[in-house]
This record gives sequence, C-alpha cells and structure tokens, in this order.
Amino acid sequence: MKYKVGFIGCGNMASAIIGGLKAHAGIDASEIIAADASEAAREKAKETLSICTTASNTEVSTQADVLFLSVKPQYYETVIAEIQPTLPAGQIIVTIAPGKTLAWLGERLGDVKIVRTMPNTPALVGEGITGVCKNNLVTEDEFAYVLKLLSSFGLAEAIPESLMDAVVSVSGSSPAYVFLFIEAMADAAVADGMPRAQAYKFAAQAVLGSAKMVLETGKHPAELKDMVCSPAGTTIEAVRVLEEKGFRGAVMDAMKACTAKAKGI
Ligand SMILES: NC(=O)C1=CN([C@@H]2O[C@H](COP(=O)(O)OP(=O)(O)OC[C@H]3O[C@@H](n4cnc5c(N)ncnc54)[C@H](OP(=O)(O)O)[C@@H]3O)[C@@H](O)[C@H]2O)C=CC1
Ligand SMILES: O=C(O)[C@@H]1CCC=N1
Repeated sequence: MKYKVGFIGCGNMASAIIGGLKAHAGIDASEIIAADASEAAREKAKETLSICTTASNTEVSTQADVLFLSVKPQYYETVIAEIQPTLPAGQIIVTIAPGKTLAWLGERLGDVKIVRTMPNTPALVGEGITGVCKNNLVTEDEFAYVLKLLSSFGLAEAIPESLMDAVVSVSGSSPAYVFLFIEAMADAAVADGMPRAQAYKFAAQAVLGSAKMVLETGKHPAELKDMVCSPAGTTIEAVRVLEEKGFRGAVMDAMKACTAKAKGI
C-alpha cells in the first residue's frame, strides 16, 4: 500500500497538520497513515481524523511519499535509527522539531531528501505559520509541493536555516505567550466583574483584531498603538504601567531564552 503522507507520532502538532491536509490540500484521509507509540493517540486519530493508524513506525516509513517526523525531539535519534535502513528511494522527510538541524539529520538519515520546518498549533484552525528550509537533495518542484502541503493549514514561508531558532521563538512557541496574555487579560476583566466566558471572548477577539490590523494595514505597530492612546485617556495609563513593569523587555528576554533552548536541543 502507498500513502501520500505519513506521520511518525500523531499528537497535537501532527493532528493539526492532518486536519489542514484533509481540508485544504486535496488529500483524502485514505491517503494518510500515522504511527504512534500510544494506543490512546492512535484511537483518537482514527476517530477524529478517520486516517489509517498503526503501532509500527516502519509500516509508515516504508509506505509514505512524504514522511513527517512528528515526535518530540528527544525521540528523533531512536526513531531515525529504527526507520533509516528501510527508507524508500525518493521519499521526502519533513521534520517539525526544534534544534534538529539539516546537518544533524543528514548525518543520521544519510543521503535523503529533508525539509526542515517549524509549524505552530494555530494550524488547528487554519491560521498556522511555518518556517521551512531544505537540504540540497530536495528539488525546487519538490520544495514547492511541500510548501503547498504546509500552506493547507496557514502560511508557509521559505527561510534560511540560520533563522530557524528565531522562528521557534517568534511563531512555534509564541502561541503559548499569547494564550498567557489572553488569560491574564480575561482574569483582569473577571476581577472587574465580567463573566469568565465573556472575558475570554472579548480578550481573544481583541488580540485577533489587533493581529489583523498589523497584517492588513501594513502600519508600524507603534503607530497602531498610538491610534488607541487618547491624550489623557485610559489606554496610556495601561501602557505606562506595562512599561514600568518591563513588559517589552520581559517578552524579549523570554524569547531569547526560547531561542537559546532551541539551539541546545
Ligand atoms: N505542540 C506545539 O505547539 C509544537 C510542536 N512542535 C514539534 O512537534 C513535535 C511533536 O510535538 P507534539 O505534537 O506537541 O507532541 P505530542 O506529545 O502531542 O505527540 C507526539 C506523539 O508521539 C508519540 N511517540 C513518542 N515516542 C514515539 C515513538 N518512538 N514512535 C512513535 N510515536 C511516538 C507520543 O506518544 P507518548 O505520548 O506515549 O509519548 C505522542 O503521542 C515535536 O518535535 C515538537 O517540538 C513544533 C511546533 C509546535
Ligand atoms: O515547546 C516546544 O518545545 C515545542 C516547539 C515549539 C512549540 N512547542
């Protein structure tokens, strides 16, 4: 049996990607296979994604044209050692783990086509962004095909590999910081008397709309901020407190730690 796309590891990130492939890449569930060590993950994938699942990693690695390695980075070494001897000729391997460079992967996988990526979980709702680079065995046509697959769950952009650790921080991990921010804003609104469900809705929609303004107006974020801050108004009071508390410095320090961790994985 041949499958267009295979996954080794079918957890949070793989499930989000599979959702996009099925909805927007013209790939049928019957053309996708996933292996997972966890029976619960296999059952969930079968039920919610209607794809073929297996406990055998080599069943997937030997039958997929495009193979996503979607386990945690600490499992890459053992998974690669397991599948490497039987990889079919011409297969494209797509990695989604931080820190695993094309050089590191090439040393273990040998002369195979490798596309290194960093996606994020907003892929679940079709609003992901994925940084992508490749080794020199991947042709331009093959790279375009993989970019098309990755575009089925959001934006996908080719970047130099030297920027991949920065991508981990700015988009791979950043949904977590944004969720913290939304949670904190909602907590404050609850403290002001708003029902919790309504507080999440107002905070999240404000973040969504603000992000859209950055993307759609092309205006500098500082200009957009100035448009909100009326003289002697409410917003500038909040901005003053955020500056006093080192909001921007805290975000930059956090991202520096994230990038450093990505380099060291
Ligand atoms: N979550 C995110 O926001 C993002 C994640 N990534 C990357 O995506 C990859 C997957 O992350 P995520 O989906 O969050 O992880 P999950 O833990 O949700 O999914 C990984 C799955 O792989 C299974 N697994 C573990 N070892 C093996 C093995 N040897 N063979 C087959 N399956 C195995 C796990 O089972 P068990 O639970 O039993 O260990 C689990 O079900 C990671 O490399 C991560 O860094 C990239 C960008 C964003
Ligand atoms: O936390 C992590 O290591 C993964 C990589 C990017 C998002 N989650």
